[in-house]
Amino acid sequence: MLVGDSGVGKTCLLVRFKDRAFLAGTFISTVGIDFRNKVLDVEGMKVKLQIWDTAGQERFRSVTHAYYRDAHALLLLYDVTNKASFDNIQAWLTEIQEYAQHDVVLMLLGNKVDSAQERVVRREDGEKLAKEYGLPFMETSAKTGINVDLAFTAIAKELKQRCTKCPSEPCFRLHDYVKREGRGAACCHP
Ligand SMILES: Nc1nc2c(ncn2[C@@H]2O[C@H](COP(=O)(O)OP(=O)(O)OP(=O)(O)O)[C@@H](O)[C@H]2O)c(=O)[nH]1
Repeated sequence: MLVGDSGVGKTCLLVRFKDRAFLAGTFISTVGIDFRNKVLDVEGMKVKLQIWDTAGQERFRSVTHAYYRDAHALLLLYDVTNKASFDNIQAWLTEIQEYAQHDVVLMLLGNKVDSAQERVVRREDGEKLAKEYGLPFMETSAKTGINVDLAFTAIAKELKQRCTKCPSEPCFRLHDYVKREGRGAACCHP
């Protein structure tokens, strides 16, 4: 699940990863929540990521809260050209602590590094914050694609690793889901 302030580039990051394209120009804010699937080959295993793109706007917060609980991983974004989006990371972490699973895979991303002239958040500041909270950290650009595949692949690898330790989380949660929903979802462990 992609979270962070409105305008940090969550949708663009997902579009870059999924379609290798960049949505330049007009900014169309996400309404509520949306998702896209992408299958990755991780160390010989196919990992299907269902990636949820959330609206950063405050008025949709109650909608997105409902989705945290079932998220296996969260990519928390700020915009390196927007100091407020960086300052709000702490508030996002509080929200994550309140609504997400305690062991959710979490990564901090500073997006829009292509905009060097407009940068107001230094790389070191991002690194320091990530270190403070024990989070992996990367700087990305949905515009150029830098580190985008790397970030999603790192998440997929971590999820795969957890999964192969079945019946630990998140497979365990998947079993719960199958039980609850009665659908044809299967544990990824053979
Ligand atoms: N230069 C630059 N612009 C970007 C980048 N990523 C996104 N943008 C621009 O930032 C604006 C917002 O991008 P979105 O992806 O729609 O932002 P969002 O976080 O999904 O916003 P909400 O849906 O409101 O939560 C758009 O005008 C994008 O073109 C990037 O890596 N570099």
